[in-house]
Amino acid sequence: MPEYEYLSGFGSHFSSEDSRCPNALPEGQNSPQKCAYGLYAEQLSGSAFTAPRTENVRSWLYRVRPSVIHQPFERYDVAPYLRAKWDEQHPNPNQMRWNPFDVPSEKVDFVAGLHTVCGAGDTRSRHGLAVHVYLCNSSMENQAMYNSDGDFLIVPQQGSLDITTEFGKMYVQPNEICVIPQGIRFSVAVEGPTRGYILEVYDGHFKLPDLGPIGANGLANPRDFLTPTAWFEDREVQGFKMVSKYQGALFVATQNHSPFDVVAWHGNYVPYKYDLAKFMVINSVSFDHCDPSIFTVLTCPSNRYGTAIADFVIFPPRWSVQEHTFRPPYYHRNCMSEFMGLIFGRYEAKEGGFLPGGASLHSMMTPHGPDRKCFEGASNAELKPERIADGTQAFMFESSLSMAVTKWGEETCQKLDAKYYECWQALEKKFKI
Ligand SMILES: O=C(O)Cc1cc(O)ccc1O
Ligand SMILES: [Fe+2]
Repeated sequence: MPEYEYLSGFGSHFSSEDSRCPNALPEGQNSPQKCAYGLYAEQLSGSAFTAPRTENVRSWLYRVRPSVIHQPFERYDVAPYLRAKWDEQHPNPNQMRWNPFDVPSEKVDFVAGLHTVCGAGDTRSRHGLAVHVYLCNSSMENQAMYNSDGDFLIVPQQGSLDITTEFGKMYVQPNEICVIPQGIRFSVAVEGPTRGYILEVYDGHFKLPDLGPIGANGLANPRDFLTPTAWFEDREVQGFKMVSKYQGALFVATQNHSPFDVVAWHGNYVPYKYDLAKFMVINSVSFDHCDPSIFTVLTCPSNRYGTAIADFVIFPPRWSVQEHTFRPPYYHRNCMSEFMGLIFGRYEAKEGGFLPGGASLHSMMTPHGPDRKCFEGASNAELKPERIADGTQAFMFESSLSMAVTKWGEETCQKLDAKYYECWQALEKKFKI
């Protein structure tokens, strides 16, 4: 495992220089007439120039060449199942569950391995989200990508991601996540079969949720978020491919140098990773089942107060101690869409069928909850303090938008479990007067 150095903090104003070039960062200003070492200054804006301070994010990059030195973009149709349009299938409100998605045996890299499962909204008006899975087995060589449409929250499930970004390198293993905000260039190296999930949001950036009465500490603590430190290569290479996802389609522009030539940078618009094992779990210690919002790691808020474009929620290992309580998730119908995945282990509400590397989608107002086995077990269990979900990490992308499933998700992948609905059919009537 590579031992990269990171900067700790969420939303901080960081500064970083590659140690090979001390004092590369200008002091006291952003745009000196001439930068140290003959570097070019370039600003990367992640918010409107005029956004209020609480929302204003940008970074200054000091690089060997400005990003603008590239050939024109051309269409690059390497990912046939990447989508940003949501009308290719008839709407389907059914509970859906997918068996683990297959990693192909032929050579596929992270970009070509992007498959869209569901989503809503529109990249052009910058409102909405997409849920993708990546299924790949080879590294991006002399190739980088950036997403013009929004931010990627990446959840590795199988195989680690060795990610080179303009800000430096980060190594992301299963049970860690990373966020690559809009526009930041990155290249993914993998070893062997590699699979994971991506939550893409078009509206804005991920934030830590407010804590309200919880107080100043808890859930995902800011200092556990890690941002890369500056690393550069001054590498001339014929035909380096710069891939842009733009308005949902892929484009490529060639250039004759590596884009990872940022010698120093400063700012608050950065990629970062987070280890889910660091999440401080808060839950009921008296009775009843709390809503899963207590497990929110990151949220992308909408303009509607308290309502997210998407929350990233986990179901981490924890003690369960509630008295006179049905402890698993309750039966429910929700005005939000719930996409779930499983990194490892098994999920508390389902005794079988929901497997690592698979997924489920419970759409708006579609009823769901524990399967029969789980209901019977939990209704009769002795309510002693119990570790739940040890060796498990399930997660949910919960959205206030009504998501549509792609043709790949509903048909082509051939992973949809047509018998999912059966897991509830044997729930017995127990009513007695
Ligand atoms: O549907 C699910 O399994 C996710 C979920 C978990 C929970 O503890 C409460 C509500 C909820 O939607
Ligand atoms: Fe749910």
